[in-house]
Amino acid sequence: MAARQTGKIRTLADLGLTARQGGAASITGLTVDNRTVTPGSLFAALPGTRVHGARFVGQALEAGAAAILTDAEGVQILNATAAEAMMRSGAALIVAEDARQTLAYAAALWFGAQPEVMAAVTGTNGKTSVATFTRQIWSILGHDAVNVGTTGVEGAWHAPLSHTTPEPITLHRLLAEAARAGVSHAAMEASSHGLAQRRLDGVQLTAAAFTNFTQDHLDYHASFDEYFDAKAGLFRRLLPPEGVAVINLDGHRGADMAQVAVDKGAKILGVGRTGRAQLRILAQRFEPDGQVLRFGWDGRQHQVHLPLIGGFQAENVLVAAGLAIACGDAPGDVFGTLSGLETVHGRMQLVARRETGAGVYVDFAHTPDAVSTALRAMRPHVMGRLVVVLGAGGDRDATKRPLMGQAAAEHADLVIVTDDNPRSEDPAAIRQAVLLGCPDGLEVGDRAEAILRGVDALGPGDALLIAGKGHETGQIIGASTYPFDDAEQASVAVAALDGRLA
Ligand SMILES: CC(=O)N[C@H]1[C@@H](OP(=O)(O)OP(=O)(O)OC[C@H]2O[C@@H](n3ccc(=O)[nH]c3=O)[C@H](O)[C@@H]2O)O[C@H](CO)[C@@H](O)[C@@H]1O[C@H](C)C(=O)N[C@@H](C)C(=O)N[C@H](CCC(=O)O)C(=O)O
Ligand SMILES: Nc1ncnc2c1ncn2[C@@H]1O[C@H](COP(=O)(O)OP(=O)(O)OP(=O)(O)O)[C@@H](O)[C@H]1O
Ligand SMILES: N[C@H](CCC[C@H](N)C(=O)O)C(=O)O
Ligand SMILES: [Mg+2]
Repeated sequence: MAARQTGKIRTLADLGLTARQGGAASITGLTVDNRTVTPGSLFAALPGTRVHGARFVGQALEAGAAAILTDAEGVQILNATAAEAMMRSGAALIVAEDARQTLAYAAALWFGAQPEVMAAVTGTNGKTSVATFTRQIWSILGHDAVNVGTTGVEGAWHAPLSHTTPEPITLHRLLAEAARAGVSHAAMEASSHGLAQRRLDGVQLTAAAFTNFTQDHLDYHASFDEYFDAKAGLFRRLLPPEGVAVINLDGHRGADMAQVAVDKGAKILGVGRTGRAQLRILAQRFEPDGQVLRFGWDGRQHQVHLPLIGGFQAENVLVAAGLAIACGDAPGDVFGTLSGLETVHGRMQLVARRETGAGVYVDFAHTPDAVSTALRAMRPHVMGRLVVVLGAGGDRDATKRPLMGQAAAEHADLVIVTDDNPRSEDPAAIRQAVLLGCPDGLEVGDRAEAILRGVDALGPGDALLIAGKGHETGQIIGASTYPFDDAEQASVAVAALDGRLA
């Protein structure tokens, strides 16, 4: 989270900052954590969920901070705890109404480059899918493109990430590195946490997209309205008035989000089944390994085979196509790429097949709506029964647990409840909360065993959906992360049960 580059020095004015005192400071780096302050750093003392960063100004000054950026609450804390140290140090003090946003702008200026064309996507579900499809479309069209989000930076340039939307210092460092490596196009996920915390406010967007809005993260946002408002910030604050808003109009808040973008003066490109959509889904036919999609654009019909499982992926694909069009590619060229799209890592991904032909799929559904959507979306591809293995994460929205169980019971023929990152919580208590929604569910705490039992339950024509972990490669228990990969466990289970293990 610290930004330092040997030899790089900036004035406050270079970073767009005006100081209340000590305005002549030279800055050698940016950081939000006093433990990474080095001589000359600007320490952004930000309001946090656990503590205000201003509590650490004393330590930051001792480590040589040349400037402190904070907000009004931070000034009060600073006056009470480090006023004298501040006077003695001569460090600059920058007070901003919204210190997180000011840091985001300063980080953009510090790193000084981003891919020329950038799009961001928000929504409860589908962000990773849309960002990945957008990057795939761009890549097929010959652009050097990346997607940035839950699965890291993927495409023409790679990097791991610990957040879906990285905090601004990490974000602008990687955008600048990607731009300097020749990346011209980037599609990024805008999580509600990221938007609420202004993590991407320094990014220059050409287009922004909205997928859908259902329950998640009510541990962090005080209400549904606050959660919606956080997402609306993408269109209200970030999208420039000359930008294009690509909106899935089908969901119950799609029209509201379109209105936010209209109020901003942005152009709308609507997607969906509704007659108001410019990119309109007209028909879908489901096959065991994919689907045929017919859609309309500008008075003409197009038909394409998508090697993707799940009707909702067609919505995500068209939102991605909308973004590519909004960012300047010709619609005909964009539509020509769609049959070449590939499954998104860990999203409705076929990972193993039993000898009988029964398929095992891994998906990242970890909200009530996503569990319901994923299972309903599997149905038309499956002849027989549908089995689901799922759990719910610890230290996350607890109210979604029984609702996830209920969604599983409603849409699967057999439910196996297991663990999914219990973190600091009691795994058995989380399972019980999920089972409240699916009392007939089978409880198998160990996830590998749950997968084995799920695979064992498959007859010819059946399918198993392993929900919740998608691309993840670990099981977080307490403070430790143990290696765990649903896809790998599925292959092991199939091999063991079909006698293909050495
Ligand atoms: C709830 C949340 O989002 N917290 C994020 C937030 O932390 P915070 O500001 O609340 O941290 P805090 O501990 O209160 O500290 C306040 C300030 O004091 C500073 N500090 C703190 C201690 C110290 O000794 N010295 C010091 O300087 C901290 O650096 C911080 O700036 O800002 C930090 C730095 O930007 C983030 O790393 C941290 O993400 C935590 C780890 C997290 O788990 N976030 C998840 C929930 C998240 O953001 N998820 C979304 C995806 C969600 C989804 O769509 O599913 C994401 O975009 O990844
Ligand atoms: N358009 C959609 N409508 C409803 N559900 C969807 C849609 N797209 C994806 N999903 C479901 O949500 C899960 C997560 O998809 P994806 O990773 O693309 O979403 P995300 O918004 O990036 O999630 P996160 O907030 O965790 O980053 C998928 O595995 C699928 O079950
Ligand atoms: N970005 C989501 C991912 C949840 C994935 C699921 N496996 C869990 O741990 O709940 C979150 O942090 O809430
Ligand atoms: Mg994501």
